[in-house]
Amino acid sequence: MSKGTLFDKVWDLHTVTTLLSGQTQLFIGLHLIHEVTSPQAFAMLRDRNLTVMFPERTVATVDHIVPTDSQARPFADSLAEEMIVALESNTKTNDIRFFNVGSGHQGIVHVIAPEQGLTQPGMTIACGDSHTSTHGAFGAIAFGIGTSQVRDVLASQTLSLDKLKVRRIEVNGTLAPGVYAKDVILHIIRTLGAKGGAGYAYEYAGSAIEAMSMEERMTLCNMSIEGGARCGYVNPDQITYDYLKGREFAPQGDAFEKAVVWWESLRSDTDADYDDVIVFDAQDIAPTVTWGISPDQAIGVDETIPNLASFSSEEQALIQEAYTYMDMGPGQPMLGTPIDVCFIGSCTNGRLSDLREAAKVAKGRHVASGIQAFVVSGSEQVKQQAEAEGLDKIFVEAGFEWREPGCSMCLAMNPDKLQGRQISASSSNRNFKGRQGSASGRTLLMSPAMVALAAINGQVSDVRSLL
Ligand SMILES: CC(C)[C@H](C(=O)O)[C@@H](O)C(=O)O
Ligand code: SF4
Repeated sequence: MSKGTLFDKVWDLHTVTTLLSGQTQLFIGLHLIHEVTSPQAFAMLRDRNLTVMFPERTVATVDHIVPTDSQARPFADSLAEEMIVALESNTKTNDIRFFNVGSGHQGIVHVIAPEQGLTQPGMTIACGDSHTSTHGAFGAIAFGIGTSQVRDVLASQTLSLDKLKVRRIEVNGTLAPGVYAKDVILHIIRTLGAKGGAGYAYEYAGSAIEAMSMEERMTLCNMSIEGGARCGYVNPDQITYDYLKGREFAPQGDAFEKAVVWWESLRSDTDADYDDVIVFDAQDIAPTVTWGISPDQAIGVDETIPNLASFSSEEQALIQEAYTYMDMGPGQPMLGTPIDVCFIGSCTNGRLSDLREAAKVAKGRHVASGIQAFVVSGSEQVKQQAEAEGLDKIFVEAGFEWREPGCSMCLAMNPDKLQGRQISASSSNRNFKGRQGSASGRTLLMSPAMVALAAINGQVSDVRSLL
């Protein structure tokens, strides 16, 4: 195996050819699809009389539009019902595995593929969804793609892509108590900017990353796209292999041991060349919250909203827009900001470890009056496991609503929506204007433990106050 980064190795191993345009035709090992970006792609295939080239390499689930209260069919929202019916029909016609609601395997696409062992080191993975970068946590090269590219992958199992540069982002040292992977990625994005990763794959490394569980690494890689990087990854290691072992679609028995040898060979070499290297100290990272309308508009929870003058002249218009939209201004502390709604869930932070951390905060306390607080598991499996541990009881006793799995209020393509100018404390990944279902709604991103504490106190609070 040649010297280089994992990105270079996986890219080269999946290169079919270099196209006349200079782009690479890249073979895609695993194609994940969901109800939002696949219907038109299937229609385009039908128009051209094409079939799906490798149905066994495509896996479908339904996540964005599923209601989280009653999931009885037909769904109350006729558009949602139409979308699930289309996916049921397209997957059946094309012989594609579909994890439907109630199958025990349904959930947010970026939660279910890893938990079932579909996501593996050294793979190329594509999905018509920007947060496909999540799967990089396993040392896979995973891209979000658009609908016409979903069509291309269905028809040819390949994509035409420009090769990315690789930036190594090291986080060294130990995270302080109360500081989570979510804070690490918000801190990275705050520092490098929401567009800072354009043209790059991010390789996350350093002792703080190596110490992270797979679920923490997924949170980190999930938001690479919010930092402008097309994908992000962590080199696979023993933590990766221990997570994968025994999962349904992971190699079994001897094949697993052989796979580990192979996966090890794909790790970035110690003398690999990077296009850029940036080093962070874990001790500099505090519980971080966003105050604005872009994920890089984030500060330590005990800081105050920055002044216009601290931004470059190109950035100032967006900062001004953020002050106005959020109705928050420079010098204002985030601590104590009143909130209306709390959302714990999403492909960033809707996994078991996230619910456990939030439940630790919720246990024996109660949601402040007037606050609506949702806990939405990332998948049916997460929900089942959480219930087996009694987390649902802790949340319900504390006044949280325990909902069915799905994307829910992360994007509000289902009935879970903010109303009017409501402000939410949310464990999701985007604080864009109108993101959570109300055109004028406001979103503060933070870790699940911080969301839970915000629900209890009715205002933005510092989780370190509980330590
Ligand atoms: C609906 C889908 C295309 C979209 C995405 O690509 O990310 C969604 O998942 C999101 O988070 O905004
Ligand atoms: S949970 Fe949110 S970010 Fe993730 S796929 Fe669903 S809508 Fe997109």
